[in-house]
Amino acid sequence: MSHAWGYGTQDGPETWAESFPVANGPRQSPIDIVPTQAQHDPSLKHLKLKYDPATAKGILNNGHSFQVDFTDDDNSSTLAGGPVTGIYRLRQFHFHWGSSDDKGSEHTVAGTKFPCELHLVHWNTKYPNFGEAASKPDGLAVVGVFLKIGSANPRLQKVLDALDDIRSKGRQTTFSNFDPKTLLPAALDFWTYEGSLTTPPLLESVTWIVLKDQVSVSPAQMAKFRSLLFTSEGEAPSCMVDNFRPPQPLKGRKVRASFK
Ligand SMILES: NS(=O)(=O)c1ccc2oc(=S)[nH]c2c1
Ligand SMILES: [Zn+2]
Repeated sequence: MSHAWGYGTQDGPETWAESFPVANGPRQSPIDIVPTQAQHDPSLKHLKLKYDPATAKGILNNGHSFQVDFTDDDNSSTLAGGPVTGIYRLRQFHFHWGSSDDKGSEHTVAGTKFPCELHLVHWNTKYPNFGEAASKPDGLAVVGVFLKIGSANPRLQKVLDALDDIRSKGRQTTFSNFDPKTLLPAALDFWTYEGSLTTPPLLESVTWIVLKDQVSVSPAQMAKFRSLLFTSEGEAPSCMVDNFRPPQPLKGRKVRASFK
């Protein structure tokens, strides 16, 4: 039976535990990151991100967000170093955003919400594929990047220009020759902790790597995100906004910092 979940009052984060009891588990995401509580870990390595633009495949409105998918049948686009052991392959990236600029991110920083958060999703190549990896405690590594309101970000534009073709749930189109590294800030300082998917099935398989530095997004660019629909063609249209889960209990977890 497909589990219909969403971000509304009837199907939103407060209801997810009914179908996905792990929602109340010990390592749920997102969390509020409190910098003064994070311990600098000098043993953390630099993040090693190697992305081949040729692996970009398509862009899809999945009814919860939109995602850019990558071919992941070899190690052309990978993450290594940082808090992880081994090589993780890039699978997709997607965003979470608000209906207004005062909310939208999933992680928060000392209670501060950002208007948008980018997630780059990678899976551990010690497992045969994404689906297998997603069920293992060390299966996934997601890089989170906060977007803050400022000048228009030219690096976002190719992604935002594609949204006109995927306005409704289920729409997809080709999306090629794109390097997601262009979406990242110059410095790759990060916080890291052990967590979960932030959407159902909420699997506790994610090593989170949340970058300290943000990238800009303009109000007009935010309006493009908000032009998407949660709904399929032919349904009463519902704007795709506020597709974020609020911070979850830390339950004793430690957040480490790669920087002083
Ligand atoms: N929002 S997120 O935690 O990065 C994330 C990443 C990958 C996912 O695959 C499914 S299914 N749900 C997911 C949520
Ligand atoms: Zn996400």
